[in-house]
Amino acid sequence: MKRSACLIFNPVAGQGDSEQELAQIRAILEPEIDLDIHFTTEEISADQLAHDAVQRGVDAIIASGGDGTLSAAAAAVVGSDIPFGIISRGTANAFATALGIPDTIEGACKTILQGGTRIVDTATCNGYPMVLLTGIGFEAETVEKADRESKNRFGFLAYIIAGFKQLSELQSFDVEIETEDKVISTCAAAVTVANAAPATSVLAQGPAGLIVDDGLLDLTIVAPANRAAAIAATFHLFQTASTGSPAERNDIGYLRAKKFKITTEPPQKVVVDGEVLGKTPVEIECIPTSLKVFVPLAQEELPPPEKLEGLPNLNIQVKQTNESFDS
Ligand SMILES: Nc1ncnc2c1ncn2[C@@H]1O[C@H](COP(=O)(O)OP(=O)(O)OP(=O)(O)O)[C@@H](O)[C@H]1O
Repeated sequence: MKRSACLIFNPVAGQGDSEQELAQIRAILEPEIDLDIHFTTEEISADQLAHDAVQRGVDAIIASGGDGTLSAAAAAVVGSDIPFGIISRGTANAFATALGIPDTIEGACKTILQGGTRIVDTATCNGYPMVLLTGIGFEAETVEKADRESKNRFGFLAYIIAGFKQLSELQSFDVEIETEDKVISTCAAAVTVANAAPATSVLAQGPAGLIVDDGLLDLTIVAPANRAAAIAATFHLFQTASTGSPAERNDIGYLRAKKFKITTEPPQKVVVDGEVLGKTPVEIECIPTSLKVFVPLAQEELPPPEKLEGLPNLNIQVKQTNESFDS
């Protein structure tokens, strides 16, 4: 029997010809899958369409658009056991890259046709769904600076240009990070908590090679003393991300936990999966094995390491084993 799926399609995502892109998707998928196609509009979000599809109990949900569309649809599918397919047509395509899914239409459609799935972790940040990462400080400012006009003109480069603009206004802040077993205080220019992150999300790359189904979140602290150190640290993270080896600078630290409580002084902007979502404090919690995604068949991964030594004004208090998280 032919498979069926709900396809949620953002007709204005990316810089391509969306009619042609939809025709290509249909040409590849429809011989094997009956597609029930729903378009997002300014009023009807991917989140709402995905939520309705979950309610109808469809066999599979496929989302096609930029990271905004994919994250919103994924958030509605979390916890449902309905397999989720990703066809990226955006600027950065962080979502697909982070999950190891091809970011071409052809590659993404073939991944869905193959039918291989993986159940990955997701998370919540202050109760809001998070599939990829939460950025505090530097990243939040960068996302705000990479506006629509700049993305249309420069594509992914818009984020890099915004990053350099932001570097010139580098501001450090005091941060306290509480996990199940530690309270860490230091100062930082950026704190990033990632469930999954593409190599291009450099500020999440302290440990490099994040694992999306280990039940844990990876936090990276970047604490450069000045602008030159910020550039060197960013470059180092670019390199470590691309080689998959952990960062080795005193101004970069990283650790893993199921749950983080993060407070900053002064309060910092927070970006969850690319959307600016208020300010610190935040509580971020992993929801293990909560999203079933179509992926190419996975390779075995080793757990990423932890490192905090060398961070400025570092203080680590080890909690009693029976001390509760909230006490
Ligand atoms: N039919 C539509 N007309 C106008 N805007 C739409 C429509 N459908 C969705 N949107 C808007 O598109 C935005 C999401 O865009 P999305 O992230 O998918 O693409 P993008 O911005 O091109 O990608 P990227 O984030 O990679 O740059 C949402 O703000 C949503 O409101």
